Formats: sequence, structure tokens, C-alpha cells
Amino acid sequence: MTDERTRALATALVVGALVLGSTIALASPVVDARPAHEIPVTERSDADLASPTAKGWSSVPASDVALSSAPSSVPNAADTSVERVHVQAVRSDGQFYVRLQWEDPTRNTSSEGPEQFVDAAAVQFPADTSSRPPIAMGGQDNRVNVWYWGGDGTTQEILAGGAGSTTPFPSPAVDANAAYEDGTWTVVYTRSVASESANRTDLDSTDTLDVAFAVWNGGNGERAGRKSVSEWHYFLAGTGPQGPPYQTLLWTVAGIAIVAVVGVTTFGVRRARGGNDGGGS
Ligand code: HEM
Repeated sequence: MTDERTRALATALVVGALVLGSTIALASPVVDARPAHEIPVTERSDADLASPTAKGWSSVPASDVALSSAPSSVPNAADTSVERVHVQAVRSDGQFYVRLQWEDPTRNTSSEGPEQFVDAAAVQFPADTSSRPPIAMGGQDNRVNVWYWGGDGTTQEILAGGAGSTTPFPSPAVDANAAYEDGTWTVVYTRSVASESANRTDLDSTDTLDVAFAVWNGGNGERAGRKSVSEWHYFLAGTGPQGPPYQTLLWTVAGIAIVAVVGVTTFGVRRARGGNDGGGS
């Protein structure tokens, strides 16, 4: 290979690497632009996502939500083990789906023996979505709806106005389905978007919807007030910054970058070859 050819090839590769590198550097902040407490709600049509292993979940953006011990006064309240939960949400065909996934190496589904507690998870919404209730399960004049799933197969829809006031709805409108695989729980809650009673959270809002999460590791003695909880987050209906438009933008920019890299490299190689051909034998 002649010096000129080597130089042209090296230049093409450096230019290509610079184009690709700057594209990634510029595109990443755009993708990460979602506010820390925002969780996008993806709009779908005719998607049945009630099963935790439904294929449709693989294309729904997941948010990583941090958890910490609930500041309650029960014994060993600070001894909790689950530090994060992945959250996905979809509205489809009149149904609202929330999928939670978290790691728990021990699968606890029975509370029948002494000191046995089940793994569990819950989602909390304001009963009246126009204001944000206290995170510790609402207050007397600002109650919350809690969707509770327990590892023994229990699903409850609860109305609460502060710790110690949890009251199950007489006819629950929430379903929950769970799967445990490779040390990970996956739970999907399903409720119809339409609310049927005054104390039920209106999920039909196109605005933001406050939401919080709790996870109990039964194997670590966690139950009731001893649990990992999130701060208040909010669901944002429609396509959030991490939703399709941003992904489409990222893939478009990445596509242009790849075409540019291939183009510059091909040009460089052709020039080098041309130089070589012109240079004779
Ligand atoms: C962050 C502050 C929180 C504190 C201090 C707290 C405290 C407590 C306490 C003391 C209890 C036992 C009394 C009772 O049953 O009412 C309890 C139970 C419960 N909490 Fe909370 N909580 C908090 C947040 C949450 C959140 C965010 C959720 C849901 C996402 C939640 C869901 C529940 C449920 C479902 C029960 C009943 C559990 C059972 O029967 O085992 N809590 N909580």
C-alpha cells in the first residue's frame, strides 16, 4: 500500500469515527431528556397486555424507579432490600396496564407458617387527581387508591387516607397477574380507564397522573409498614420524551451517521485506489 493510499484510508476512518462519535454524543442527551420523575404512558390499540410475559411489553419504554425504606415507625422499618423497580405503562382499548419488574432472589408466596410473609407490590394513585396527597398513603381529606398484589395470589383495590386506614373496595376493579423467573418478579395490573365510583382514580386524564410504588420482600420479613417505597412520580399520557418520536429521531440521526461513515470511507478508499492506479505498477 502506498503512503498516499494509507493516508487517505486513515483520514476516511478518522472522519468516519468523528461523525459517529459526535452523533452519539449529540443524540444521547435528547434521549435522556425525560424529567427524572416522569413515566411515559404508551398509547396502543387492541393490545392485550394483561399477561406479564405478553410479547407487546418488549416495545414499551421502561422507567427505572428508585426505592428506599418507608419512614414508618414499625420495628426494623429501615431493613428493606429492594432498591429499584422497573415501571411500564400502557393505555389500550379502554384498559390501563401497569407492569412492575424487580429483582428478588427469594420467591415467597405463603404466609401460613410462623414468621412467613409474602412478596408483594403496590401502585398508589390520588383518589382525586387534582392534588397530590401525602406519600404515606394519603390523608383524611386527600385519599389514595392502592392496587395491591401479594405473592399468595391476592389482589386488592384499597382506599386509604393515611397509614392504618386501608379499606378494600367491596368489588375490586383491578386484576393482577404475576410471573417469577430467574430471580425477577413481573406483575401486571389491569384496570379499565373509566372510573366507576367517586373514590376511584380517574385514569382518563390526558394530563399528568401522580403515582407511587411499594415493594415488599417477604423473605426479609417485610410486610405492612416495613417495605421499600418510591417518591411520588407521574404518568404522562401520550408519547413522552422517551417514547416513539425520540426513538425515531435517534434512529434517523444514527442512520444518517452510518450512511455518512460508509460514504466517507468508500470515497477515501476510491481515492486511495485511484492514487494507486494512477501511480502505475
Ligand atoms: C412512604 C411512606 C409510607 C409509610 C410510612 C407507610 C406506612 C404503612 C404502615 C404503618 C402500614 C401498616 C398499617 C396499614 O395497614 O395501614 C402500611 C400498610 C400498607 N401500605 Fe404503606 N406506607 C407508606 C407508603 C406506601 C405506598 C407508597 C404504598 C403503595 C404504593 C403503600 C401501600 C400499603 C399497603 C397496600 C399496606 C397494607 C399492606 C398489608 O396489608 O400487608 N404504602 N403502610
